[in-house]
Amino acid sequence: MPTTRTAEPPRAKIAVRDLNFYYGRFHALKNINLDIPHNKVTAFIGPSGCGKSTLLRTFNRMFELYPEQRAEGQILLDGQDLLSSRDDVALIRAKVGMVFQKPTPFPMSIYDNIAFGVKLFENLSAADMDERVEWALRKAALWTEVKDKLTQSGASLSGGQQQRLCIARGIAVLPEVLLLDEPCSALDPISTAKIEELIAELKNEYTVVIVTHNMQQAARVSDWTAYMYLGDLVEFGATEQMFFKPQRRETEDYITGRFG
Ligand SMILES: Nc1ncnc2c1ncn2[C@@H]1O[C@H](COP(=O)(O)OP(=O)(O)OP(=O)(O)O)[C@@H](O)[C@H]1O
Repeated sequence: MPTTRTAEPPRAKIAVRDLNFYYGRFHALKNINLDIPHNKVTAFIGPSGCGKSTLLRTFNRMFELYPEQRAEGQILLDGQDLLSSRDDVALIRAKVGMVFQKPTPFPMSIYDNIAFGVKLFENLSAADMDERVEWALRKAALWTEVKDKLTQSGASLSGGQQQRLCIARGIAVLPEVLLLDEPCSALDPISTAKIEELIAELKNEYTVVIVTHNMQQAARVSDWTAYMYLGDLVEFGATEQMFFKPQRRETEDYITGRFG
């Protein structure tokens, strides 16, 4: 299905070209072409099973962990194809970080949850590491809540705090892109509001891509929106345009709740 585009985004951080994705013989993404704008928030929306998470996971080659999963086409990060790259996948994941739906703190202290990933890529002095940990926790709006208990287990935090810890862990390695797969679905409204504020702040420095089922959330946090259906990218455009003046009937039906 040809994608309807209401505007061309400014500069692409990630350019997806003729991307097809297969789970075994199941064709989950069909010829996707999409430019993810640099230092903006892009939301993927669409009914359950349309391929949002699948598309998000191709951006850091998460699928490689599963031998029956296969991607064809190109995913260009600043012009370099991630799919054919020979770079160690760990290096790609340092550039393209991911936060999952369910908070997944490592079974270690709050401090080490942040320091662990940083140590894989940088050799910081103890003082510099302290500074990096504080910086990441401040960015994730968690510092004041945890600064006196950094040695406690990450698992001792509330769900919303754990999710902010995972975001802090994600940004601590200084990625260029942050992928968020329904990051608020397990959170209460107050924690959700904090994460949304955080996303708004992060986009000044990072390219953020978020999968969400929550239309209000997509409208609030994103600059660009992609509507997907059954593995196709149906419509892509500036969020305001997508929500107030979608070009395709299918998009309008989904956004106004007549479908899905
Ligand atoms: N590991 C897998 N093996 C086989 N098929 C899969 C696998 N994961 C996903 N799929 C299929 O691929 C399609 C896209 O799934 P995906 O999880 O990307 O959808 P989604 O839009 O993120 O859905 P949701 O909103 O429910 O999370 C669905 O038909 C799903 O059943």
